[in-house]
Amino acid sequence: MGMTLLEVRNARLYYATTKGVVKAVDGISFELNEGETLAVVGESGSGKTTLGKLLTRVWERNVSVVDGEIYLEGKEILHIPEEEFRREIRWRKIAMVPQASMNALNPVIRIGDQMIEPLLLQGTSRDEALKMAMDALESVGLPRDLVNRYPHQLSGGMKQRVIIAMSIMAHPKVVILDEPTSALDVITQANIMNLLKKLKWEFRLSYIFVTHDLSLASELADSVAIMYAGKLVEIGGAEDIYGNPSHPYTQGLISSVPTLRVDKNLSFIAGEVPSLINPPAGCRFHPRCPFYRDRDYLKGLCDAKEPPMIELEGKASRKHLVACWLYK
Ligand SMILES: Nc1ncnc2c1ncn2[C@@H]1O[C@H](COP(=O)(O)OP(=O)(O)OP(=O)(O)O)[C@@H](O)[C@H]1O
Repeated sequence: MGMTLLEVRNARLYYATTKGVVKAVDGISFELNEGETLAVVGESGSGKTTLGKLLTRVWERNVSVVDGEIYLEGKEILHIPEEEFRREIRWRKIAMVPQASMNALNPVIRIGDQMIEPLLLQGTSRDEALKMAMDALESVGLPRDLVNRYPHQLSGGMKQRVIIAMSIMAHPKVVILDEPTSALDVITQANIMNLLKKLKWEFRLSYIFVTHDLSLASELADSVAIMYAGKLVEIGGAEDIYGNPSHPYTQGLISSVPTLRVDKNLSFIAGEVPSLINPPAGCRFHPRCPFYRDRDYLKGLCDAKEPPMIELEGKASRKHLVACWLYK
């Protein structure tokens, strides 16, 4: 695996709401290596999309706290001026396929015009930008003259290819894919996954693949990061996370994955993701944790002190880290 491309240190993003401050990403650290696909997995509301927003610096007006450091090839990019980020980083180094973005294409504006807009904003000429758009369409298996068509003429799968083409057209290093196949039928979903694999090799991309679906993640991921209630609870090489899931939340997620081959009862994790306005003290998962419930020595610990990241022995080249008092 390649060198460290992206390093996220203690990143936070909070939203101000009338009910209080939502700590959607609350002190997350991880690294992404060159050529790696890191899947970020968690239930709805765990902060996965917010993490993508932090990395691309695209966020709503009600964001109240942005903190931590993000290094891209050794250069800090979370705190550089917006103008510099727009000119040099967004699309050119880090691009994103936002959740449900294919539905955000304007049906009455030509595909080409929508694709080139971010490039024009960065100062690329119209001719150059159109060429980049057509090259990208070709790379995702669409005809070059699609630039002249309108989104309402395309199927869902084709629209998603257009969005993916947009993300790679300026040859970024990192692409953040937020649920890139949700809302597509299973066949189209499989085609898109194959396309993502092909593009990864062709353009030597690194992916951050955001999904709630552990089995989908397994198709693409070299490494997996598990998010729970704004925190990272476990991260490691895919073989360690799937072969030796260590955080009780990860274990619950894995045993909730339905399988066609084994006839077993689905084991669900009781309860739901807590409010991120007043999250539980200590480990945020403790109110749902079967070990906390059953083992007396964990009382007064998991509900009081935040667990540190503990390194486990793993098989993969990436460190296997878990934030859980069971391992201390
Ligand atoms: N602009 C906003 N203002 C206030 N709260 C927000 C805002 N955007 C997201 N949130 C809240 O932040 C938390 C994390 O949301 P986020 O969308 O990052 O989670 P997620 O894991 O991506 O979930 P999903 O898979 O449903 O998109 C949720 O509680 C959500 O309601």
